[in-house]
Amino acid sequence: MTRTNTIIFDLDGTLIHSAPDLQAATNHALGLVGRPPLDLGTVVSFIGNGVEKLVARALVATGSAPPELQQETLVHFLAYYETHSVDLTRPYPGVVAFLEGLKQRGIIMGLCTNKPTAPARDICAALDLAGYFDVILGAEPDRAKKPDPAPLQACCDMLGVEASGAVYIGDSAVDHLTAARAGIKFGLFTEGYLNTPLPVPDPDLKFSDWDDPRLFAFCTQEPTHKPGHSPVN
Ligand SMILES: O=C(O)COP(=O)(O)O
Ligand SMILES: [Mg+2]
Repeated sequence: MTRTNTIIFDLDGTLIHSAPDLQAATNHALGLVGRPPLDLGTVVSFIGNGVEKLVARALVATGSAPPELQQETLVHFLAYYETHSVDLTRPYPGVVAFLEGLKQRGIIMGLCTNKPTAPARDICAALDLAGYFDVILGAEPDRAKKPDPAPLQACCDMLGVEASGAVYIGDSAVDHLTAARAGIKFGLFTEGYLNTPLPVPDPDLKFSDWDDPRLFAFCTQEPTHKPGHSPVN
């Protein structure tokens, strides 16, 4: 069996519940351009394709979204988010222990997110997650975003691994499609921000709990049963 030794993670809605701070930044920016605030569920439904799309969708939901207004609102959003990205944002329960378990097995880990690089790095540092990742790859103006496979491929290149030997863990149809296009196995965290139907075929694994032993087995290629015991089915 080929041993998988590289796991790449999505950030928003996968490792961290970041929507409340994204909502606050969105509503701050909307307020500055004379628009009403949006509730959390609506903002969650706009997450997944990067902050530009989040802002554009927020403007469409509250009126029109001409390009100059999108740019102005994005500037307001990013200025606020720069200093308010971890007011409410926290890792999901079990995430830190899970990352620690993989680290102790010497598994290489990377992060590939559509969030811009600067806040992605700031959040990982503030929440003590940065040390787990050899590469933190965020959105950059000159690089296509997920679901284009380019960022995930770039992450594999930076980690020095073949896509076929890696696993991507994410929360969205965008992530699933990205992994499929990059030829990377995919595990879906079902408690994040899954806003659109999943493409077929199904993810290699779906999980709702970071303590799920199937997830650890999926990432380590270790059996879920204890040595000396037969696995049930
Ligand atoms: O910025 C977004 O829209 C989503 O970010 P993610 O790729 O970490 O889920
Ligand atoms: Mg996500």
